[in-house]
Amino acid sequence: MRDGGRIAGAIEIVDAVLNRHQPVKDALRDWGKAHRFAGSGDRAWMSGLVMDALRHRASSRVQMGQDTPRGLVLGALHRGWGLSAEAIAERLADDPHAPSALSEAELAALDAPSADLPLAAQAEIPDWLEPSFVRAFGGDAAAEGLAMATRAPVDLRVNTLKTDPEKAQAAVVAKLKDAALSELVANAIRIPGTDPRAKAPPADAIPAYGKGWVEVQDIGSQIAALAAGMIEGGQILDYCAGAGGKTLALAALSANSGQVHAWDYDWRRLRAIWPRLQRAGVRNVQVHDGKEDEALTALADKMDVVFIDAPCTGSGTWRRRPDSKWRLKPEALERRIAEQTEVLERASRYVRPGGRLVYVTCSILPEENEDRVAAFLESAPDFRAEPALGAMMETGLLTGEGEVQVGACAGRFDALQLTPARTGTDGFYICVMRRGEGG
Ligand SMILES: C[S@@+](CC[C@H](N)C(=O)[O-])C[C@H]1O[C@@H](n2cnc3c(N)ncnc32)[C@H](O)[C@@H]1O
Repeated sequence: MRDGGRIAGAIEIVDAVLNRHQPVKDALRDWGKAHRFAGSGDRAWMSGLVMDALRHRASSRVQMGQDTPRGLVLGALHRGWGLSAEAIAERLADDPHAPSALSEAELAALDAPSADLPLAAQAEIPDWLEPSFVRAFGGDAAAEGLAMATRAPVDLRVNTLKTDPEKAQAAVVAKLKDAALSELVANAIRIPGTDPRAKAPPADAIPAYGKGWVEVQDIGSQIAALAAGMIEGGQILDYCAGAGGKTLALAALSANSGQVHAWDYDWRRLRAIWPRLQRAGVRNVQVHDGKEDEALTALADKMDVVFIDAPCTGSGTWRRRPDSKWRLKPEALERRIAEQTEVLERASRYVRPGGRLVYVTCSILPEENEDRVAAFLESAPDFRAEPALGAMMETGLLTGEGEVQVGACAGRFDALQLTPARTGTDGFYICVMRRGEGG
């Protein structure tokens, strides 16, 4: 395919996402099925363009003066991929499968000097979230939002139950040559974000993945798991275990000793956990897939650490799922807040006196983070916040640079707010609380 036809395809896919509310993955797959002549290189190119059109929607609609799939794709080619109006016009003229030629108005919009954008457009976020962003980041709101509109790298966690970082890195590099050990965490590997036009590195297809030496996990998520602290031999409850990403990291942290209890209120979400536990060689996880009262009663007041990977808006993962940025509505945020309030209250019952409660979201919105912690601490006077960085340092897995960068993310309650701009990771909020000995 030539670029004109690919641009036409990208416009159709953005239309399916925004106007027919299809998830990006499904829209890309359906388009591929209906256009079998498109090769994998074509599909990767279009996928990159679709994702960038969604990432840069807010600024493109100001620049292009339209919020149409066509306007967003043209905006992404210009603002994201650096093509001039002439270069875009050439690609459209060059291919009978291309969309119609640029209109006078589009040419003028593309040629206009970069508009003086309102803050929400500079930050590439929906208007209604601007106050939350300003609350979270003050004068850095635009830069933080913009960093969330970039392409994310692929990160791997070395599974120390099966191998060590050097051996794993050598095995990964043999297949993915750019892979390098993380500067922040001792057992993390990063495969840098590649050209948006290229295919994402197939990390889950390499032999090291098949052997359970590595897991695909954002480094922010890996850092969040470290907040459980030194847990070897301990009793841990992963209260929102879902597909088990954190469970696996906690099992590795505990070196297969003690016990990690994995539970999720929606047992269907635990489906993926079984093969993952097996592949990773985990032996100390007990999955509880019953109703809470039946499954967890015996654990009340007994856990050394209760880990809450709370249901949230996922605003910290917009680099990977830019469509969710536009699907998020105030009502959904309200629902997540209600769930978070409930989860904190319920999960805290399992912490033993003197034990730890770790509250994590993959969100950057203060409403889901420090506001929830503030409300919880007010309702539960036997808990107090303690520095999340301190708990992480117990594991010995943060590097010197990791300690500096992660430590710089500390805020109210000594909790940490990681972001793409600050730590080059997804956005994660991590708060550690301790239950009083007499509590
Ligand atoms: C962020 S996901 C967990 C991801 C998982 N820990 C991982 O690393 O793969 C949040 C989970 O919380 C669960 N959840 C939502 N509301 C809940 C509630 N009221 N009580 C317990 N779990 C809940 C959801 O089913 C979902 O699996």
